[in-house]
Amino acid sequence: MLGVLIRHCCSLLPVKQQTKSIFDFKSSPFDLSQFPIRPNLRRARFEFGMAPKGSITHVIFDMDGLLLDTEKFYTEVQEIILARYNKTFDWSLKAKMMGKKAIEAARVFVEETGISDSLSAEDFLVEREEMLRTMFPTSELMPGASRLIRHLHAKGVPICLATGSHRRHFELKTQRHGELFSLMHHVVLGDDPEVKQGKPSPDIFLAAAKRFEGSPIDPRNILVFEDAPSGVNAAKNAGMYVVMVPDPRLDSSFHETADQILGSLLDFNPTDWGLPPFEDKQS
Ligand SMILES: O=P(O)(O)OC[C@@H](O)CO
Ligand SMILES: [Mg+2]
Repeated sequence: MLGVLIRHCCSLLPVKQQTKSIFDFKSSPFDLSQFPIRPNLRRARFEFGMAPKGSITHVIFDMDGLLLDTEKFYTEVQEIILARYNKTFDWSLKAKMMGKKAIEAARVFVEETGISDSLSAEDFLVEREEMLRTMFPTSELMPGASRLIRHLHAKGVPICLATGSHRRHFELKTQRHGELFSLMHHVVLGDDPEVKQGKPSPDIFLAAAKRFEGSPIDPRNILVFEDAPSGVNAAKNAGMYVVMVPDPRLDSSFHETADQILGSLLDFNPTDWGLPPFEDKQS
C-alpha cells in the first residue's frame, strides 16, 4: 500500500524531481524494481541533460549473457530436463531465472514448471551440473566484449566484474579468456560472503563498488552493463546507471527499467556517458 502511495506521489512530481526522488530512494528499503522508470522519464534524463555526461568514472560488467555467450547452455540443459516431464522451457521463465544465484534460479525453475514434487531445486542443480561442466569450457565472448574491456582498461577507467556465477563455474567459463578477465580490477562472484542475496538485490553491485580504489564511489558515477532483468533491477536498486544488452528473444517489456538499451556491445558509444571515445572506427 505504501509503495502504491509513494508511486502515486511520484507521479505528481515534475519530471526533474521524479528522477531525483527515484535516486533518493536508492538507500530506501524499497525494492526499486517496483518503480519502473517510465520511458518519458528515462528520455527526460537524456533530453534535459540529466544523462551522466562526464559523470561516469567506474564500470561494472555482468558476465553471463553480457560478456560470455553462456545463457544458451543454461537454456539447453533446462530444456533437456523439462522434456523428461513433457514440459517446454520458454523465455518468460528464462526471464525470471537469468542473472539470479543458482539456488534462487533453481527454485523458480522447479516451482514455475510445477515439477517441484518430483525434482527439488537442489536435485535440479546436481542434475544440470554434469551437463554444464562439459559446456562451460567452450564459452565464447559476446560481440564487442573484448573491444570494450580492452578500451576502458587502456584508458585507465576502473572496471570490474559482478556475476551471479559461483567460483567453480566462473573458472570453467573463463578458462579460455583468462588474459582478458585479468584486466578487471576485481571480480565479485555469486558465492562471495558479502553477497547475501542474488540479483535483483543490489548486494553484488554494492560489494563490487566498495572494492574499487578510492571507495566509496557515488553510485551515480558507476555504469553497469547487464543482459538480465534481475541484473538491471539490481543496478537500479544500487542507485547506479545501467546499459542493458538484452537477448532479442526477451520480451521488450523488460527493457523499461534500463537507462539505455543496446542490441550489442558493439553499439556502445562511450561518449554517450562521458567516457573516452574508441579510437578504431568499428563498422
Ligand atoms: O550474473 P550473471 O553473470 O548474468 O550470471 C548469472 C548466472 O547465474 C546465469 O544466469
Ligand atoms: Mg547476465
